[in-house]
Amino acid sequence: MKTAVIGSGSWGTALAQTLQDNGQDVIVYGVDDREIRDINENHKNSKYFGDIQLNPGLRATTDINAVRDADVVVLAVPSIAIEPIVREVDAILEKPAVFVNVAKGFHPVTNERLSDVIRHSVRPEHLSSVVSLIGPSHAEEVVIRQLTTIDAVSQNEEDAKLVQNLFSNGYLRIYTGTDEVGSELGAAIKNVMAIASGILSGLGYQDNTRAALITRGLQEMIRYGTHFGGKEQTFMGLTGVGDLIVTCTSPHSRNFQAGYQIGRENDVKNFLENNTKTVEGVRTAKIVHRVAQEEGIDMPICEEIYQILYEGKEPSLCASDLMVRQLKKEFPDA
Ligand SMILES: NC(=O)C1=CN([C@@H]2O[C@H](COP(=O)(O)OP(=O)(O)OC[C@H]3O[C@@H](n4cnc5c(N)ncnc54)[C@H](OP(=O)(O)O)[C@@H]3O)[C@@H](O)[C@H]2O)C=CC1
Ligand SMILES: O=C(CO)COP(=O)(O)O
Repeated sequence: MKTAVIGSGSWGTALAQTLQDNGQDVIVYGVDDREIRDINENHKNSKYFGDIQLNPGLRATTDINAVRDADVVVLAVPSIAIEPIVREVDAILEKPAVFVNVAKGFHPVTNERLSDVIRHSVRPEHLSSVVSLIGPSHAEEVVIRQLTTIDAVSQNEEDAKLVQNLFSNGYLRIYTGTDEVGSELGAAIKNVMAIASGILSGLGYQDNTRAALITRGLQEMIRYGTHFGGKEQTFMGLTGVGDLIVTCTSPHSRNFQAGYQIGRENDVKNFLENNTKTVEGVRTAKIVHRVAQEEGIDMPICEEIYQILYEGKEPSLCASDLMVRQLKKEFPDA
């Protein structure tokens, strides 16, 4: 069984190394020649992981034709690139493949969940099924083989198990699930909460505030996810509260880092003008804002993050406005 990992960034590299560790036939496809040579010649991906040595057997290429005969295609590119890369892969595939999505976000124009994007972009004769492999997992820790648990979620239970078997080992434990809606919505919206958590830290707020954010943020994720048919129980698992905790509390999280900078500077301008990293929560905040308004879903934290990112609202004002808002809601006469 051959697996092609599309994307030689941090998560693609860490997941491909896991497959290599497992003795699987795996190739990484990437667009950055320096990254590819670094993996093949130095057994490193210095841009993301500094001096960390990768499994020396891991191979990478800039030739998309390497994907032609893959049985499993892992999509490890930002959500904005999912549709174009899936169409490129579809054009050259020789047989049906299991598409594994690991990105956390939505289609930038249609707002679709990424499993739907894949289903709508691959011709039926090239698509066995779609599996989302998501959960609390910073690439920086998986690449050094820290103990990690994530979910393989699919409408096709058999292929979720196939992905579970491919990736599972002594440091990566994979659970399977079928609630695609709840899992993907949780994993996407937690990025907005991680930006919020970073902002609060940057503003100087500490543990009490972060606990409040995580708890109330989870409620928003549940409200949004169940509105679209996700199961409440899913949000108590790895793709919900698990992923929310890891990104809201970890300095590895680029969403948290983005928020931290915005909070420290009490302004968003500098971040928006200079950021070059993958910060999925920025676009997700805009999509959640629009959809929540259309559908009448109460998302106060997401709304304040939208106001900061897109309407120039001062971050410190958002934090205090949220507190007053909650008081008014709980005690209307106060
Ligand atoms: N990093 C992590 O710990 C985790 C990330 N994720 C999710 O995985 C997704 C990918 O993130 P991550 O790996 O961190 O991002 P990175 O920014 O680390 O890497 C993204 C990679 O995708 C490449 N890329 C972009 N567009 C294309 C394209 N059209 N074809 C091929 N390659 C492309 C980039 O190349 P270039 O730099 O040349 O543009 C880069 O190598 C995100 O949705 C993220 O939320 C999920 C769990 C953990
Ligand atoms: O999703 C992640 C960990 O589960 C990675 O988070 P960041 O994209 O914020 O780095």
